[in-house]
Amino acid sequence: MTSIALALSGGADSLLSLALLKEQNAHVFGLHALFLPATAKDLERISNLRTQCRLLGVRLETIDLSDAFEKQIIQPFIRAYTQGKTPNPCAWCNRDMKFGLLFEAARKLGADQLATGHYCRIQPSVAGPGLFRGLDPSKDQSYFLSLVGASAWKQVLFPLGERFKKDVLPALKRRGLNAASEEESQEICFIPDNYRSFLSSRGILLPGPGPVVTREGKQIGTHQGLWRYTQGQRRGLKIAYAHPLYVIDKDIRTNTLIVGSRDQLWASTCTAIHANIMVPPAHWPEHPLVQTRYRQQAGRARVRLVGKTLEVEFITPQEVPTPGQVLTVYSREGQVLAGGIIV
Ligand SMILES: Nc1ncnc2c1ncn2[C@@H]1O[C@H](COP(=O)(O)OP(=O)(O)OP(=O)(O)O)[C@@H](O)[C@H]1O
Repeated sequence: MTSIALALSGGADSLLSLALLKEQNAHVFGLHALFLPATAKDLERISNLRTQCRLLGVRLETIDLSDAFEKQIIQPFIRAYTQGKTPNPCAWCNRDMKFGLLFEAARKLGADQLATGHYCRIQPSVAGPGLFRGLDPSKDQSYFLSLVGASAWKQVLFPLGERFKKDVLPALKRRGLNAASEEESQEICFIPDNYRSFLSSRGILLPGPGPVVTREGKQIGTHQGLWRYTQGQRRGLKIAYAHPLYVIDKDIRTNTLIVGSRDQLWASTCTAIHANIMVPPAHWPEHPLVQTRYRQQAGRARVRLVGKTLEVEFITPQEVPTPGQVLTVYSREGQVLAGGIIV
């Protein structure tokens, strides 16, 4: 009988996923990973997970991945961030931790398949089982999974792929189950408050105020530290000007923030490196859909794969992409064709 490891976070989505698999009579066990050194709160969460697993009649395994998480996720994040990029550590974590080391640990514990509470679907495709968007558009997480190697999808299950987030808590309640944390997970799990206090806790002091200049090179104000701003941002600039100002770019070397008008915010091309190909380009439509941030409507584009680089030309210009973020290429049916890192 196929054995399934369900990656349990302590949150509502993965707990409901476990219950759903159990109700289908799957041979399933829970697997919880510590990504950060354990605190009293973590021990409380694990104790709650034990109770929930007992109620469901499944075993719970725990593994400590905190050393690997520190080396492979947190330290590269700090390096990229101090180089002025806006990295996407959740996408790396999915690739290297959840569908990497966690999956490996699950196999060692006897699992043939890994299930998670992500809002994504696995569907048959020309390239074998493929990754598709989750049906709930407000929760679809396929963007964050686009760096995971395509071979994973043969052995992965997403029990919530066809469900809607709003139904999750009522569904748990009906079953008499309680997640330790019913809140949405915070944006980046290892940054509890803000980037600056996280980095200063690591002995890194980010540069302070510096000049704000227009695209044309005119200095029009002072910023409060580049780390506070991301491309496309409008709020918080606190500069009175003839027209609304948006963050266009950051120059880390000179500690300068470059701003401009809304029409200077659009880009017609974008390049992404370290391409992860899920479907060979020969099977891509002429104009696939490209997404360069999580909360963004994907736009039609021409995409060329040159070596391991994705060269994108948007049919209609898109908001300036942010270096370090993920670029995901989709088919019209919502299948992830490729992912890469924006440069
Ligand atoms: N510490 C962990 N140990 C094992 N699996 C985890 C852990 N954290 C997250 N996961 C898995 O990754 C999925 C997506 O995680 P994410 O942090 O995006 O949480 P989420 O969408 O709020 O889901 P949940 O409500 O289950 O926490 C989870 O549903 C779970 O399957």
